[in-house]
Amino acid sequence: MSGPMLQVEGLDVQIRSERGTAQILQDVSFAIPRGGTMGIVGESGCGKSTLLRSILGIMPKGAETPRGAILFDGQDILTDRAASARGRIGFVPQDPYLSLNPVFRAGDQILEIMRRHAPGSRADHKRKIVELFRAVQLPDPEGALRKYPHQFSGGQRQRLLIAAALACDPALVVADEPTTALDVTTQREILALLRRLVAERGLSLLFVTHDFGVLASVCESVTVLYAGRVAETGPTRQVLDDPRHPYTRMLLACHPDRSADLSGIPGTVPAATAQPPGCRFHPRCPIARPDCATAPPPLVALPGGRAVACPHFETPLPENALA
Ligand SMILES: Nc1ncnc2c1ncn2[C@@H]1O[C@H](COP(=O)(O)OP(=O)(O)OP(=O)(O)O)[C@@H](O)[C@H]1O
Repeated sequence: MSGPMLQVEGLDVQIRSERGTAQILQDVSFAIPRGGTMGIVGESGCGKSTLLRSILGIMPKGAETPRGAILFDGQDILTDRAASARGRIGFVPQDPYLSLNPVFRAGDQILEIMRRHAPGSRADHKRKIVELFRAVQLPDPEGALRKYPHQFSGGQRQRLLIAAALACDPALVVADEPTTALDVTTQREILALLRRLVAERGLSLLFVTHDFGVLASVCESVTVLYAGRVAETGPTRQVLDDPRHPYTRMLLACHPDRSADLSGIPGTVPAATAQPPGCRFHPRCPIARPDCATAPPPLVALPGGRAVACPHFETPLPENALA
């Protein structure tokens, strides 16, 4: 089969809550080629986790049926989470401390996933787990099967979770800020491991991060989300070197790696129950014009595989754009 490994098309997600209907994602589209790596960036509350949950088919209570399409290997898993998709999307969660059940042995937790989604006997599965533990460089792979989560360090637990994500031979791995809870050295090791496994196994990767350094080291392309809409998308290097959307430009300008002072984008991400009309960034945008408040700007393709949802992207930002 050819075509992208994952194609998200016009995805809308709404959740009903006591405070009204939250419009979490609106018209989100992007594609990850086979073997491609895509990062999702955006401030807290922009909808990154909801996007991952939609792909994994684990919507929260109150969620309306999402609109649009999520094509995994050509199949719309939004309308038909076919058996063929189960287990073929591996998930690496954010927090290795919270993501393992403390009362079950490491091996048993992964065996349970394999029992539900992978062919083969229990003995086959055990052999495969030991191989995976070796691949993620856990010390004493055989012994690790019988250990409980508290007997591993944070970095080792993240290796365990990567092994779990690979247990059913996924074609796509979805990772939600998998190194945020780790110290800098361990973070580097885990990122190097992920990069190697993705390359060796020809996996596609969707990687949520708020860290542009991590993004640059892992992802070939990036989609920038703002308040549930795509602000900009394109090859990572080009977006980082020459951001177009005012949101991306400001986000990069105030990133700790690039700026010594503690300035930030004035204002906050709007609540999902109170999205502004037009461009959702316009209330915080220093180059907004009256037309920005009327209709949401479409994502317009630019040369080099890039696209931006701002008709004024060529307007320079004022010197004092950051607060
Ligand atoms: N179950 C829910 N009910 C109502 N609103 C929700 C629900 N889950 C998320 N939201 C809202 O949707 C928006 C996006 O949340 P989401 O967790 O997807 O963002 P995020 O970019 O992953 O944030 P973070 O980086 O902090 O994890 C936020 O405004 C959040 O308050």
